[in-house]
Amino acid sequence: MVEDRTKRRRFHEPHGTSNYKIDMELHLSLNDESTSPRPHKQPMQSLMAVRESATDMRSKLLSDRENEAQDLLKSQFDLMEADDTYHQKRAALLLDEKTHRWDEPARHRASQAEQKAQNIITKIREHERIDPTIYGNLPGEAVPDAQTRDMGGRFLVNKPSIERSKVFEIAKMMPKGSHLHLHFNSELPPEVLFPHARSAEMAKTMFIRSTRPLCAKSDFANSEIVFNVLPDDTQTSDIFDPNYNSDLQSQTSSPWMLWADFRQKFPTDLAHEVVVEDMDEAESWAREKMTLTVHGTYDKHQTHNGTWACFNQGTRAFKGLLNYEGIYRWYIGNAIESMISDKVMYAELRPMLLDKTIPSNDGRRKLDHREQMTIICEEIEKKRTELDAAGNLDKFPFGLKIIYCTPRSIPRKRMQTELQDCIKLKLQFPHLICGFDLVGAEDRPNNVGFYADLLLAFTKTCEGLNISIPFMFHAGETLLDTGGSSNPDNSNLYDSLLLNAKRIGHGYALLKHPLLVEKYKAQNICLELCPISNELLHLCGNARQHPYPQLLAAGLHCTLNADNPSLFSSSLSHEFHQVMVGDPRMTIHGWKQLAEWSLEHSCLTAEEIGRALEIHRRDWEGFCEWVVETYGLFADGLAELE
Ligand SMILES: O=c1[nH]cnc2c1ncn2[C@@H]1O[C@H](CO)[C@@H](O)[C@H]1O
Repeated sequence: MVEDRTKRRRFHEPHGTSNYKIDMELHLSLNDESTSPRPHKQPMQSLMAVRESATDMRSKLLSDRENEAQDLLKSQFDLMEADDTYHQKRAALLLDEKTHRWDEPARHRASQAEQKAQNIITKIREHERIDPTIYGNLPGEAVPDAQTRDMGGRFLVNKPSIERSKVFEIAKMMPKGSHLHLHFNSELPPEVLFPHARSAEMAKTMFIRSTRPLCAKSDFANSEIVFNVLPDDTQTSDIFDPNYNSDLQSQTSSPWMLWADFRQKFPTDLAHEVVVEDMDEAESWAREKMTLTVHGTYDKHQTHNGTWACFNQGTRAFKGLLNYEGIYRWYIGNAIESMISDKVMYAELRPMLLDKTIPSNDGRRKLDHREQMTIICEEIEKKRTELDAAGNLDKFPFGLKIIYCTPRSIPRKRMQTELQDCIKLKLQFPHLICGFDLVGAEDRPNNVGFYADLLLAFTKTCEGLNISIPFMFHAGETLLDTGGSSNPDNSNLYDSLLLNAKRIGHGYALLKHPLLVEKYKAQNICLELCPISNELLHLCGNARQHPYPQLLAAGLHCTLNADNPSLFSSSLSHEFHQVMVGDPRMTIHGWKQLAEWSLEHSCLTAEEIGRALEIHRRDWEGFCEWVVETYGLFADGLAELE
C-alpha cells in the first residue's frame, strides 16, 4: 500500500523535480545501447558489478543536482534580496484592504487631533496588553501566576484590570451618541435601588417573596426572590420559618414578608462575592441574586440555559424593586444622569409592557400604561428644563424614547392584544413610542415567524393610521439560531428581514447566513451589538471571540449597547473598551463610526439626527484634543513596540 502511494506520487511529480529526473537519467544511461549493449544471460558477478556502478552513478548524479540546487538557491537569495517586488505587492495589498475597511470613511475624515489620538490609544493599548500591573500575559513557557490576565479576556474577571487601564479612562470620556438597546429596568444598579426600598416611606409596603424557606445555607443559594409593593395590611409570613409556604395561590397563607422585617432577621454569617459599602447583609445577598456573578457565570458546571436561568431570575427580582410609582419617577431623571455621565446623548429604552400596571407607593392604587408613560414624559421634560437652565441641553437634547416590548413566549391571542395596546400607546404618546420588540431567550419558543401574520397586520394598520412603529426584534442572539425549535428554518433572522425590521437586537448569528448579510445591508438594517451581554450569557468566551470584527468587516452597520448594564455590572463605556481591546484592528475612527451609526439608525427625525451629528462632531473633536493633551506625553514616553 505504502509502495503504491509512493509510485503514484512519483508519477504525478512534475518533470525536472527530485528523484524522478535522476531516475530517468539513470534509466536512460543504463539502457543506452551505444555505450552498453544489452547483455543476455549475464553471469551473477557481472550483474552485481552493473548494479554497483549504477548506484555510484546514481549518487553522483544526485550530488550534482544538490550542488546545482544550492547554487541556484544562493543566486536566487541574492536576486530576491535586491528585488522589492514582493514587498511592494504586500504593501499594495494591505493598502487595498485598508481602503476597503469599514472604518475607512471615518478615518478619512479624521482631523489631526483624531489621528494623533488614534496613535496614542493604540500605543497605550499595546503597552497595557503586556503590562504586568494590568494584564501582563506574555507568550512564553512560564505558567502565569494567578494575578496574570489576558487583555480582552473574561469581562467580570478582568474588571479590576479594566478599571486600572487608561484605555478605559479614555473610553469613559468618549462621546457615544445614542444607546439603542437597553432594557428599561436595567440602567441603574441595585445599590441605588435599595436605599429607596429601605426608606421610611416604603417600610410598611415593600415586600419580598422567596421560592423556598431560608433555613439551610443551600436554601440561601438556591432560592429565587421577587419584590412587590403591596398595601400595609397585607398578610405576612416568615421566610426563615421552615414551614414557610411560597405558594401565591394558597388559601391559608400569604408568601410575602415585609422587606424591613426580612432585613432585620437576615443571618450575618453568609459570605458574599462582592461587599458593597452601605449595603446590609440581606441587600448584599439579594444583590448577588440580581446580578451575574463571576462564580455563577464562569463556573465550570455552568451551562448556557443555566446562565439564562440566573439572568431571568435577576430580571424578575429587579422588576419589583423598580416598578412602583415613586421610584419609577425618580428613575427616569437618574437614568438620564447616568447616561450623561457615560457620554450618551440619547436613548431608546425597552420596558416589558405585558404587565399593565405598577403600584403606587402605598400599594393601593394601580397606575396603567398611560400613567406610566405620562410619568416618563414629565420626568424627561423636567430633566430637559434643568439641563437647559444650566446651559447643558446639548448633553441630552432629545430625551428618551420607548420601544414596546412583550415576551416571545405568549400565545397568539395574547399577542393580538399586545399589538393593539402598542398602537393605542403610540396614538397617546406619538413622540415617545418608537418601536416594537419581542424579548426572551431565543432558544425558547416562539420564533418571530409564529406571529408573522399578526405582525404583518400590525404594519398594515400602522400604515393605515399613518403612524410608524418599526420592528426592532431580538434576532440572532443565539448559537443554535433555530428560533427556539429544532429546525434551523425557524431562525428569527429570516423573519426580521421579511418583516422589515429597522434594527435587530444582537445579530450575533448573522454570519451563518451570507445571503442575509447582503440583504441586511441592502435593506439598511442596523445591528444592536451587545458584546458583554453575549459573553455573560455564554454565546462566546470573551470579547476576543465575539464576531463583531467580522460583522463590521462584512459591511454591516452596527451599534454598541449595554443591554442590561445593572445585571452585568457594566456600562456603555465598558462596551467601547471591550471592542477596543478585543481586536487589535479596532481604532478610534471605528469608535467614531459606531457612535455616528447609533445616531443615524435611531428613531429621531432626520432634522434631529442632523443636529445630533453636529453636536457629536463638535464633542468628538474636543474629545480627541483631550486625549492628545492628557495622554500625548505619556504615550511619547512609551517604547515603540514591534
Ligand atoms: O438580551 C436579551 N435578550 C432577550 N431578552 C432580554 C434580554 N435582556 C433582557 N431581556 C428580557 O427583557 C425583559 C425586560 O427586561 C426581561 O423579560 C428580560 O428577560
